[in-house]
Amino acid sequence: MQGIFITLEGPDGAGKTSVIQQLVPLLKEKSKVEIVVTREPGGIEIAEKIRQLILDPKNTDMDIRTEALLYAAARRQHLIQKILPALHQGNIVLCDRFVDSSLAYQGAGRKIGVEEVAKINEFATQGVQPGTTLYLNVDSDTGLGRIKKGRKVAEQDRLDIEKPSFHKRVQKEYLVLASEHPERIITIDAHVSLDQVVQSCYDSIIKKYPDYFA
Ligand SMILES: Nc1ncnc2c1ncn2[C@@H]1O[C@H](COP(=O)(O)OP(=O)(O)OP(=O)(O)O)[C@@H](O)[C@H]1O
Ligand SMILES: Cc1cn([C@H]2C[C@H](O)[C@@H](COP(=O)(O)O)O2)c(=O)[nH]c1=O
Repeated sequence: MQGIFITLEGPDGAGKTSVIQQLVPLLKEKSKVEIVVTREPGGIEIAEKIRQLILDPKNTDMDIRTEALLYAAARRQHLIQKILPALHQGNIVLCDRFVDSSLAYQGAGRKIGVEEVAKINEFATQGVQPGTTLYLNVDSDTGLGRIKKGRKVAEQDRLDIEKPSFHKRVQKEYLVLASEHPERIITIDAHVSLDQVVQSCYDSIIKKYPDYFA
């Protein structure tokens, strides 16, 4: 059996981390194969180091194209070292963020342009794409409100503290991506309770990949 590559996407504070924590034990109960949980930027040592560099709020003078390239570099290493080997072993890979994040945050949020950012990511991934993306849709004010409530200012990263208009462009681009790729991106309403969001993600995965679950 071939592996399956599933990503979770959404604006900051959509609830991806919380969903993954509850969803993975539920999936593991039923899964016939191993489930590998990982995240971007990060997931392996080199990419976690790049993550620290990108997200450090002290790096205020990082150029926006440098930022885009660092995300793509972290992605390349993570793909080669962790995602592809796990898929080749037939596992389910559940990854918190992938290329769509770069399109939304660097392409639209930073205004580099989605096509420009897509090009460097094509170079980084050589066309590898998730089979399914669960997009947790939350309006950016709700997401930012959750982060402000749940995290101390010192815990907020360089992207969290961007202006509301930046986060609005990010959410808008995610909606465009979801409308352009309905075969891959499943939009989940993330304004509802965490339990409801987890249930929707669970149902979507089981429905799309019944052969992988008992
Ligand atoms: N459905 C929900 N309703 C209300 N609060 C939620 C919901 N989901 C998550 N939260 C809360 O919102 C905050 C952010 O959640 P979480 O860290 O899971 O989001 P995230 O998408 O991983 O954010 P980021 O991308 O910024 O890391 C946490 O305090 C979490 O408890
Ligand atoms: C992969 C990726 C991420 N980002 C942004 C999105 C978030 O603000 C941070 C990552 O933090 P999280 O707690 O894991 O959500 O980085 C981005 O701008 N571009 C990307 O490609």
